[in-house]
Amino acid sequence: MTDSPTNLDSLRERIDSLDNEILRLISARAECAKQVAEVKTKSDPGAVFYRPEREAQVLRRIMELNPGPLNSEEMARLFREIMSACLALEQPTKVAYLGPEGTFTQQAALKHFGESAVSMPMAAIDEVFREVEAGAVNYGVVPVENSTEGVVSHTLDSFMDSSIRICGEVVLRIHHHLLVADTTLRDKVSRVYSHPQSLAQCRKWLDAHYPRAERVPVSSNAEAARMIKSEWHSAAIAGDMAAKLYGLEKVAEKIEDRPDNSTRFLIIGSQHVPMSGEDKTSIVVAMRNQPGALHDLLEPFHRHSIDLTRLETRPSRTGVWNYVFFIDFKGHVDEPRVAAVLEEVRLRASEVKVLGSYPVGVL
Ligand SMILES: C=C(O[C@@H]1C=C(C(=O)O)C=C[C@H]1O)C(=O)O
Repeated sequence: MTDSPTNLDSLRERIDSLDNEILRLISARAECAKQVAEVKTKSDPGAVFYRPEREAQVLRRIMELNPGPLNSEEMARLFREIMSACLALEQPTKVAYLGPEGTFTQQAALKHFGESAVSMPMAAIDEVFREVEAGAVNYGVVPVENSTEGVVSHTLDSFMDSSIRICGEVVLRIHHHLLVADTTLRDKVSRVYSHPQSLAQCRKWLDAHYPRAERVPVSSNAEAARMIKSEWHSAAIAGDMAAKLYGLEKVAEKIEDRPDNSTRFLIIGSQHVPMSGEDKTSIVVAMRNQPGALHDLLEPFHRHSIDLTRLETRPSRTGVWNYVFFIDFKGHVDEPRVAAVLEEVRLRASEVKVLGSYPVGVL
């Protein structure tokens, strides 16, 4: 094929007519979503419009059917935005996240709910929990574990005294950059600001490139990015969103010590999410302080061939709960084999709380 003007013209004509078709189809889809809203409201005036299990199924189906040349993740991202816009027609979704603006948690919220959701930054993890509990927002997004640094204990602790449920998860690849402002004297950097987890995730890189710079932990990467605007000798470690938000320049890109560095975030809300076909369940279990307690707890999972994906121990904050275990496993509470395991665990534990069953993160 040559790049002759006629050829280009006819290709553009074809693109125009395909766009007409896409436009017609997206509009027809949006009409359907509006009708879904009517059906939902008719059968239940307090209906929940956002259906995580249905959205996961839509995305998985698109990825499976995708013929290329776009890769499946790219295609799913496009459909993510179409669904987000359709859902906003039914009801705008309000989402609180651990702020400030420009954090990875905001990026995770957008990745999960799409750009049509209304996202609101909160100053602390427990504030996100409180907003959801009070019904001021529909959902919350909080970080829960990082592949390099481990668990975000504050999030786990917040579940202990809350009735909030987990409605979903989203995993984000975390890329850190060393950022400076246009006023920064780059060869005089004596201080590097970032969130403690980010400083830890870039420890080796900092040792090699800025061994003498003081590492200053602050409340978030976005806060670090904001602070260096007024300090000529300071740099920040943060991600793309913060760099863009504060107009900073990247001195070095992707400086995280591990290339597979990723963070898992939880979507919290108050609804029970039905099965999507590929689900996870999170529970918190209190055991009496006696020998073999952990073995007793895990044995039923092994016997029923249920895959544990995470096990976390937290010190109990009340005298009654000696050991508290956070357990994630594959499966949904509405599956009989999961119900059977939970029944057995209840007999062995002093307290069991199901935090929720939810679709395994798609994107
Ligand atoms: C249309 C629906 O409502 C919402 C929008 C969806 C969509 O656009 O595909 C999917 C699930 C819901 O979050 C539905 O429940 O089917």
